[in-house]
Formats: sequence, structure tokens, C-alpha cells
Amino acid sequence: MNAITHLPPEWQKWIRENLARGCAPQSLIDDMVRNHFDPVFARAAVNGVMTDSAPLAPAFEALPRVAAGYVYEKPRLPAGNLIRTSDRDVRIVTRVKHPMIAVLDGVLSIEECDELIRRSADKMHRSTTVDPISGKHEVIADRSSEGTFFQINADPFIARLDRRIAEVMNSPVDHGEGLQVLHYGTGGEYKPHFDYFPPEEPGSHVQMTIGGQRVSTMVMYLNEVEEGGTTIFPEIGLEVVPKKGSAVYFEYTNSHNQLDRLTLHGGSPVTRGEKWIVTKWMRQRRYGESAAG
Ligand SMILES: O=C(O)CCC(=O)C(=O)O
Ligand SMILES: [Fe+2]
Repeated sequence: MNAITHLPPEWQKWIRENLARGCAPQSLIDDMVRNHFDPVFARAAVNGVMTDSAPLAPAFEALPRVAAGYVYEKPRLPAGNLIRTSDRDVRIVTRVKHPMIAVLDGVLSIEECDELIRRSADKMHRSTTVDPISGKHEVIADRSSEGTFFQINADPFIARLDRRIAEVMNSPVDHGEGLQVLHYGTGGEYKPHFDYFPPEEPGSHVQMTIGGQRVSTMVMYLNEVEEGGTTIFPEIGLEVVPKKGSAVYFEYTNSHNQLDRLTLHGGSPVTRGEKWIVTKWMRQRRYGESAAG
């Protein structure tokens, strides 16, 4: 008999009720495994329900500030104060261990930021997000921004950025999704979310058929935001202020396919001015086609 890798509604209710009664998350995972659930899936399902129902679960409050069961491995991000890429030195300003987050300076030059904005401005359309049920890209209300994609290695300018970014993220270029530029006007925000595909959502499986799970993200800031528009990590109370050419990097999938829910993050409302970012998501394996590299 194959291990169960979907979450029937009655099990979802069972997890929620037992968390609310104060049961230890690990005991629920153990019970699920005894009932033929896949162990990695069971952990992700319990984590997922905990995240959804944070206010009602005393067990959640009692958890240590390290994600339940998530094993932190050696970061993919290179060690040291400086990352020397093939064409630029990138400086590490701040590191957080749990979850693994880093703030990086000088990932892009001022000219590259301006060029990305210039190229994006004319091909903007309303941002889409992966619908949890269908796995399709849909326009959703949680994200009041506009965006556009650049295929991997689309041209020499983009290829140069893809290569440098892959070196910083210490992943092969072809594990990356195409760069996504986002523009937020005044009032624009991106509500807290996970960049990984939650395994308990059916649409995630569609997303993961090519390239597998996302493992890491780098959000690069293309302009100075007058007020607001910070990248927030509500689980740990961290707020990163946009600075032109700098970036926030974070990792959330380990070699056991565990997902770090402490990487919950969002873009706080832009209260004055506008905000431009470009985001790179890395997958576990090769993602789609790559013209070079
Ligand atoms: O706007 C931000 O600071 C966050 C963007 C983000 O979460 C993403 O692009 O996945
Ligand atoms: Fe995100």
C-alpha cells in the first residue's frame, strides 16, 4: 500500500481540533504515520494547519521559535562577508539563522535597476498568483501590484543577471524561474504568504511537476521607497527596508523536503511613493528550458 499524500477534510479537522486541545504537533505526525500517511507529508500537513489556525492553537504558542521539526542544514548561501560572483562583489549586511535569511548589498548596480524598470514599464500587466485549488495563475486580491516576467537568459542583459543571481543563491541557473519584476503603487502591498507550494494544497502538485519545490527566494529592490513597502517576516518580527540594488534572500526547503514556515513574509503597504522589485525563485531541479548557461 502506498503512503497517503493527500489530506482528507476529516483529517484536517482532526489536526485542527487536536492542536486546539494542546496536543504536541509531533504526536499528531506520529499518529498520522501510524495511519499510513507519508512522514514528510504528515509533517507538512500539520505545519500547514498550524499556520492557518495560529490564533486557536495553544500548542502553536508553546512551540519553540524554531519551526516544528524543520531541520536547518548548511545554508546554500555562501559563507563569509563578501560573495565574489563572476562580475560583481556582493556584500552580506545581515544574516538570520532560523529561518535562514540574509540581507545583501550591491546585488544589482544602479544602472541595472533603472534598466529593469525601463524594460518592464511597457509590458506590465496585473500580477497573478498560483491558485491553491487549480494550480493555475490567477489575478488575486491579496497582491495589489503589477508584474512581468523575463525568460531565463532571454537576452545578454538578462542572462548576465541570471548568472550572477544564481551564483549568489548558489544554485544552477536552470533551477531558477524567470526573473519577475513587480511594481507597487502607493497603497500597494503583498499580504504575508509562503513562496513554497504548500503540499496540502492540490494546486501545488501541478506547480511542482516541473522543477519540484521552490527552495529559496531573492527579492531585489530596484528603487528607494519613500515610505512603507518593507519586506516583512511576521513570525520573527523582521522588517527589511528597500534600498536600490540591495536584496533580501531566504531559504525554506531542506534536503528532506521539509518546509520552513518561519519564512512567512510579505510586502507591507507602500504609504508614500512607489516600489519596484525583481524576484528570483529557485527550484529543487531544472525548471523549464534554458537557452544558454
Ligand atoms: O514585495 C516584497 O517585499 C515581497 C515580495 C515577495 O514576497 C515575492 O516576490 O515573493
Ligand atoms: Fe514572496
